Amino acid sequence: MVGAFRQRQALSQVLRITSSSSTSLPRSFLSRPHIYHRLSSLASSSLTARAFSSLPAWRQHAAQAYADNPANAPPQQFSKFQDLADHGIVSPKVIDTIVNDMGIHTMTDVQRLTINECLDGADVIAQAKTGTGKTLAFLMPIVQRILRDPDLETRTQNRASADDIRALIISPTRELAEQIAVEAKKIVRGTAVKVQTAVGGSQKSYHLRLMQREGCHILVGTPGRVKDILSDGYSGVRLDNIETFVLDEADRLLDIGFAPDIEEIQSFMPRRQERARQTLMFSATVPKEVVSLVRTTLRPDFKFVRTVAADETPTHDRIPQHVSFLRGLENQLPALLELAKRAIEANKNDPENNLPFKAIVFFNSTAEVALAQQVVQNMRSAGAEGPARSMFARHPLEPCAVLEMHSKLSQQERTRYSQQFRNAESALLLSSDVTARGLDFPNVTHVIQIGLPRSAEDYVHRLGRTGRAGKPGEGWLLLQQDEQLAFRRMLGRGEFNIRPDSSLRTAQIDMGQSAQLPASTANILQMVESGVKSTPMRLKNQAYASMISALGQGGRNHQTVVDLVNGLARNGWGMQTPPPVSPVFVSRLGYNRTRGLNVSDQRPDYGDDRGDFGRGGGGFGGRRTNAFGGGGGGFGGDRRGGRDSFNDRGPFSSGGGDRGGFGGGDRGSGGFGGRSGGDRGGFGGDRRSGGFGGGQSRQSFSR
Ligand SMILES: Nc1ncnc2c1ncn2[C@@H]1O[C@H](COP(=O)(O)OP(=O)(O)OP(=O)(O)O)[C@@H](O)[C@H]1O
Repeated sequence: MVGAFRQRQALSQVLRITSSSSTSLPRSFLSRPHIYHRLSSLASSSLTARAFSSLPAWRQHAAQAYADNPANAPPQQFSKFQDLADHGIVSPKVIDTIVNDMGIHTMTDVQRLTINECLDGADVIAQAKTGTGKTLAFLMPIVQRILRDPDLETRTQNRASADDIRALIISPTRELAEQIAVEAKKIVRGTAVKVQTAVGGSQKSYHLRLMQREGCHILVGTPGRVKDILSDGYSGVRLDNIETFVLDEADRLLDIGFAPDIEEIQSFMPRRQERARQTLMFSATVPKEVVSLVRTTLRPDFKFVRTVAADETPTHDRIPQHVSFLRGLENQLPALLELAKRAIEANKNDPENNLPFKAIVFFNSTAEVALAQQVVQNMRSAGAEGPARSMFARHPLEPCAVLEMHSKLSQQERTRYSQQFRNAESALLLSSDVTARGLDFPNVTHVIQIGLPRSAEDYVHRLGRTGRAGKPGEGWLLLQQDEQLAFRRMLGRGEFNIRPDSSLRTAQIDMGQSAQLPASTANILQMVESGVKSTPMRLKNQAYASMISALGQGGRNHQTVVDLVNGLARNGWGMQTPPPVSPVFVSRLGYNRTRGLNVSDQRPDYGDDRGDFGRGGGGFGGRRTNAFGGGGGGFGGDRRGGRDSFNDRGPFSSGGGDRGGFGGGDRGSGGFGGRSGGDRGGFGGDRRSGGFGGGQSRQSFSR
């Protein structure tokens, strides 16, 4: 064992010496023949002879073939995976799986440039755009390194144990760790290499038992759970034999949130002086600060492989990116729905040229995701009456499934929704940043980011969920008007190509004013309203508080934040008074002197926990006469209070004549700001009364 270890070390030294004499630029497979040359020409020295004999037989043959006849030299540049097997660089078993089972033939740039370095045993940090195959770029050399142990190349070997881990791969999220493990298991098919996972949220004891029973050569996990297992002296999981340590999404793992766990995990590895270890770091973004951190983790002669030039855009040129500035927070869901409907229609009308709509929508807080999911899920088609308006009515986005993903879900839910989204042809995944990095959902056509992301790096990773592996896609940013400057600072620099887009009609509608709208736009507003109405008050209150914290972090002053969220509560949720916030919350965030908050230390009674529309609340917009909508109407709200807030009020119906404008129709004088409806009815009138939102309508939210 010790002998084999020394042999490997010797080989690695030989390769290292040669490698360190290369230029600082990453060497491509152009330089691959040098390895053969090294292997063959050094065959006379005892050191090299030992190293050479530690190679698997197929690799020895390749080297020998080149030594015997230089005409057998590998081609100048390898771009096909098959070449790696044909020239004895990677096990034919592994290549067979990649080429024949996975259908992957040609290497991407990052694969071409890093596989060489990684196989050499170098420490590598690699930056390449999203969806360019970085996972395979680190998995293949890891597996190849493990297969140097001839016992593991065939299935016959049966001595796997939990203390024989050769490679540890860390990823920041559970889903990504699971995804990497699935890919690793594919690659090791037909060998004796065992892959296991250790992720938070799952049953620790179950995974431990699996590791103890089946053994483990490649462990893929999240920082907290891996640290936990290693700290458990009884787990039997040990890193004494570790050869490769991988940080996927390295910049995220090295940031303040994860760095202490990563450091602790490293403390369970043998010291480098005792056992050579290769460290690999991969990400689509490697900010400057990270490069200096990396220097403390990698060996001094590490290779920095970049397939993105410093002045090049870190996103894909072929993916169009749009930014749309919205009038208020209450315009977010209508704008999102407009985008979704437009794409669904495009696919229906021209399926040849438009893929089924499959989108991930990113919000900046979990509470916003939970609220949006309920609203979108509860939406019903505009204009549907009677049974069609029941909960069993067709969803207006059909056949698009609506799913959510965030850290407050149980692990089973996360796994289920993630799987459903993966398998769906058309779906809308409303998500927090848990899906922002690494996840490889197939055929995502749109990434929609609501609110400015926390950093340019986050923007790049979120956008990277579409347009993967050469596929088409598009990106949208839905921002508030007051985010223009922050947007320009973060993403308006030359390397990003995000175009202002004013094609969304719902983006600029003033929800607090009556207006005449085209039928399609009114339909969208009506759909959103139907969803808002049947969404629990609790979710709105949570989202309200959560947005105060999130919006305040973007450098806005407190009054602007409160004005924005109150606009949403008033014009989007039809509330007469803003949701209550506790004095502790207010003082913790420093909002004591901000006007417009409804500070209350009473826990709200949510009653049936239905929408505020059913509690005598108003509706969606309408001109208000006082600060919080007291005398105004609303958007199809129920003025009878508390009961079924859906019945026969006809909010947002289109087709209003000049009496009622939109929403008027046969409903007397209601309507959305028709020519004369402006001062008589409002948006979505009731047959028996003036409707909501009319300028001087005397119907108010409350009874
Ligand atoms: N050489 C290749 N040719 C075609 N497809 C490939 C190739 N290598 C990998 N893929 C496929 O490309 C997709 C994206 O790969 P992967 O998830 O590894 O990207 P990534 O670069 O790690 O992205 P991210 O930066 O988002 O983590 C996967 O479906 C993978 O199977």
